Amino acid sequence: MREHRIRHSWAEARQTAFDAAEPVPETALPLGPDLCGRRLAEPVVALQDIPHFDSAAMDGWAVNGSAPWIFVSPGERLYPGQASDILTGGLVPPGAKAVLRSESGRVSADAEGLPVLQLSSEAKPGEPRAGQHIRPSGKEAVAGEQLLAAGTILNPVRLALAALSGADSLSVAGRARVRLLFTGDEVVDSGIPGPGRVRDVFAPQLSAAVLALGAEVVGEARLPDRLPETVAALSATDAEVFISTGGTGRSAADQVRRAIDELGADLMIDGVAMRPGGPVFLARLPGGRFLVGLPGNPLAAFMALATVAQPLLAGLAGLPRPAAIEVLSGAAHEPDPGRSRLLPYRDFYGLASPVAKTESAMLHGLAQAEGVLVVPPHGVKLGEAVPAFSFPWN
Ligand SMILES: Nc1nc2c(c(=O)[nH]1)N[C@H]1C(S)=C(S)[C@@H](COP(=O)(O)OP(=O)(O)OC[C@H]3O[C@@H](n4cnc5c(N)ncnc54)[C@H](O)[C@@H]3O)O[C@H]1N2
Ligand code: MOO
Repeated sequence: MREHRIRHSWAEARQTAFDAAEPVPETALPLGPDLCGRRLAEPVVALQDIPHFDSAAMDGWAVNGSAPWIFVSPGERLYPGQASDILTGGLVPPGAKAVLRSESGRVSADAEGLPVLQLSSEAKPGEPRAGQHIRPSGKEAVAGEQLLAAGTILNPVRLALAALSGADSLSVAGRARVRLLFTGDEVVDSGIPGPGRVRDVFAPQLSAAVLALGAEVVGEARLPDRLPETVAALSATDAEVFISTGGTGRSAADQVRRAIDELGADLMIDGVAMRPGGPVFLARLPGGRFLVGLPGNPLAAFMALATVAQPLLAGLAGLPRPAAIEVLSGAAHEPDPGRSRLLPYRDFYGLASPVAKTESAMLHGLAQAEGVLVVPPHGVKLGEAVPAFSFPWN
């Protein structure tokens, strides 16, 4: 392993992680609910007129001319004085001038006992008007017309429209495939842990967080604190990114850094000058795959996720670099030379006020927060503008 040991600043780390990523190529996927949230790489156009045939908007009769009408078989050409049965959505036969809805007509028998259609007492004056209750073909779109532009984020309505277009698959922007690796022999995944054990806070949510950050999880595994298993897990080739939790330190139990050495990976970010989350790293593994090492402390892990994983995943998805916002500080913060402090805050009357319970191993504060202040090493005065970020779920 090359020993860079350059601790990036918070802003440099975000830029470095973003710049490291080449967008994953676009891909054509079958039309289905899995595409919800994906970004169109190519426009969706109508493959034929929508609707593609003249259809009835009401149950009743297709008619030509004015009452009374005699009946012909459904689908046959209609001449003046003729009608045929039709249902909502049904194909309007040639020669039909209007659809008379069932409430406006009444079928009786003529002198020879043959059925004849008359206007009922419910018919409005002038009914049926020419074209009434006929949905003409091409009314919504003509063949070749763009229905959804490239770049549109797919949602249930847009997926429905894509189906209406006649498409069976859609071309969507690529996104990173991610494997999650959870370390820590002390971690239990259910129930109330005993002393020395901790309840896992990552497996219940990290794949949802990754999805919200524009990537998809293709596998997750719990790793024992042992080198061979860690190296083997990092050898999978079906993901662009691994995200590990815990084991970023250099203790005897921490195997992730040793695995990076063993695999000959390039450590691109080896710690960030921030607290919490400082031990986060970004490595490039052989074959161009990435490993983001999140610290095991829960709040530290979320801060590391926002600082390194979010820009990396955005870059791989071809999205812009996640923007930092500016908020006005609701408190003064003393200098802390050499590192930024990431402080979860809530807005109180236009001022960003740090919340309580935001130590590295805590989560309560972050769960109440609207965003996170990035207090620079030289500190902040009350009311001063300060960079901040929020998560997509805030
Ligand atoms: N001698 C030093 N010790 C530590 C340093 C240091 O610089 N020198 N840095 C501290 C900082 S800062 C952080 S952050 C943590 C980073 O720890 P690791 O990434 O090595 O993670 P672990 O040691 O495995 O665990 C730390 C902590 O997190 C808990 N944890 C781990 N996984 C989970 C999980 N899935 N769910 C809930 N909690 C988890 C674990 O039990 C530990 O309590 O290191 C400091 N130490
Ligand atoms: O990054 Mo550590 O978060 O300070 O405990």
